[in-house]
Amino acid sequence: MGEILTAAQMRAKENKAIQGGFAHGLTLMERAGQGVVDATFRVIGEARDGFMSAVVLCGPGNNGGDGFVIARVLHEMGWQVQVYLYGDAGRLPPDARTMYDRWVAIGPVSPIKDAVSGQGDRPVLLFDAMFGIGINRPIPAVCAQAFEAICTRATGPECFVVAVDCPSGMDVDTGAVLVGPDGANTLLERTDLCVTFHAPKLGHYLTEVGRQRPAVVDIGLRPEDEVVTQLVGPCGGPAKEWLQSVTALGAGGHKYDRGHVLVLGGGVGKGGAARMAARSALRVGAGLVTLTVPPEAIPENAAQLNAIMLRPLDGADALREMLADKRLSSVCLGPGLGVGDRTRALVLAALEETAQDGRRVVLDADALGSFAEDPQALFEACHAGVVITPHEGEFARLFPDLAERTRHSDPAATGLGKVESTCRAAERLGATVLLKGEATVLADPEGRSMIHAALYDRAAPWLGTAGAGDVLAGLIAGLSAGEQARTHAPIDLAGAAAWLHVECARQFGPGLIAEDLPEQLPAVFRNLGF
Ligand SMILES: NC(=O)C1=CN([C@@H]2O[C@H](COP(=O)(O)OP(=O)(O)OC[C@H]3O[C@@H](n4cnc5c(N)ncnc54)[C@H](OP(=O)(O)O)[C@@H]3O)[C@@H](O)[C@H]2O)[C@@H](O)CC1
Ligand SMILES: Nc1ncnc2c1ncn2[C@@H]1O[C@H](COP(=O)(O)OP(=O)(O)O)[C@@H](O)[C@H]1O
Ligand SMILES: [K+]
Repeated sequence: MGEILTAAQMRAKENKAIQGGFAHGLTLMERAGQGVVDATFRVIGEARDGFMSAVVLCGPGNNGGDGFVIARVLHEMGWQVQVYLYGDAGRLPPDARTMYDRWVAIGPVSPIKDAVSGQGDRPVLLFDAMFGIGINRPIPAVCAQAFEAICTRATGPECFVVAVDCPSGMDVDTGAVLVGPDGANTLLERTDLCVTFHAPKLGHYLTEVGRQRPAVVDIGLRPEDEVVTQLVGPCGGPAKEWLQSVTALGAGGHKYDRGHVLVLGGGVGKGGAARMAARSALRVGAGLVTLTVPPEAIPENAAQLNAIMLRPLDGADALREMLADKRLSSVCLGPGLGVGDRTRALVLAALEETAQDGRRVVLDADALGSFAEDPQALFEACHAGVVITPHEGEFARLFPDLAERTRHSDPAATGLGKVESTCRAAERLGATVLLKGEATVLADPEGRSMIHAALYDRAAPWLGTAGAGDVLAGLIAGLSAGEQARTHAPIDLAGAAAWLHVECARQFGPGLIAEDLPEQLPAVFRNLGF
């Protein structure tokens, strides 16, 4: 997994490099500007014949400094470059000012308002170097207007838009775009390529910022082992090795080595969700799976199940007795279980019985919904082996204060993004939280956090289908059951499950329904080489 940074973490790295004396700010900026140009040509190929015109929009901070470097590099390559500046050159920070001076020795700089008229030909390349990680309020209307006017100039070829570090106006910690009251910000939608420095920032994987993954330029900062957010997926090696290191996938052994998952199911006519969770747990590698349901739901389930075992369950006391068998190594509660007192009692019993012995528990759907009135009871009962898998609505019912602060589109006013709110929730719960969505965010009480983004080349919008969440809960429970799971933090197993979940959806393709997900696992494993 690769690291992803907040703006503050990136600043700290830059400051450490500069103050530690192993990099000069100007050197970093030169590498940044050169890196943006290199990354751009890697994507668009060589210059389009006859049209070698670029516009660079520069802002009042160091992002603008990168813009002046870009202008100079392109000029040296023979491009015609127009540069517009928002703000006063006399007030640029020192490194950006130096880069400004180096550019004005070559070509002019116009005030940004001059670009608003829409006069002139559309350039082949447009660089947005107005605001980077230093944005702290919605961008000035004139900046958004100039950008839009250049993109929509009447004549010229299609323009390729490159965002330097991030589309201007994006809060890189939250992925939210800060839009002023007096204008729509179209920068995000129009951006073709985002080029960032050293490592992606959280927002790059919470929101799509371009038509492909952001390019990352190495500007020569040292990697450090401080705690940062990780991007779920293989890093630097094949997915097979990563999954083998995190899970028991591909390992042989006795079925009991691969663990026994207990899935609790709902009453008559409500059993589909738990059956899908159970099947997913079995397919992902659990040695055995037992589904336990109210006695009256036994006939319905018996008619549906073969490899999955079935047991009747009266209530919380019966569950305690069942869990006295320690071979039941992970438990999944929630899908189709029903919201109410019975489910609350079952959840509390499962948490109590597993609290001391490190067994893993996955709580989803109704297991969470049953605590909407009294989340504190759930927080007190949770332990370090628990993973909860809320969608945004379930998250909001358990953590209304955090959700309220995340919903605002202006994070400058509220300060909480999806990653930070998930981290706070995990801390409050003392357990791992997986907050579902197109960008799935995971956090654990040790302070670790991850993003799994079904974006860019991993987009799978057809995964948003009824029951997909039940499958994910089963996958986590299945991966958490084996002997090997005890040596892995729940967050690593949940992250691997989220990756497999999306991988199944992508390999199946559109038309997917939730039942297809576990059935796709054998092909996913085969393709991985297991
Ligand atoms: N440090 C390094 O060595 C390297 C840095 N690098 C580059 O630097 C970028 C970060 O630079 P940065 O910190 O100067 O922030 P940046 O995003 O340019 O904006 C800050 C300026 O904007 C202003 N401002 C903010 N919001 C505003 C608004 N809505 N409307 C109007 N003004 C607003 C704010 O002014 P103030 O808030 O003080 O009024 C300030 O003047 C980073 O993204 C990367 O591209 C790379 O070269 C690698 C090496
Ligand atoms: N646009 C999307 N792209 C990728 N995955 C998505 C998208 N929308 C939803 N998902 C995933 O689909 C699942 C939906 O789960 P959930 O909301 O619990 O639905 P259900 O209760 O129907 O199972 C989650 O794993 C979520 O991450
Ligand atoms: K920018």
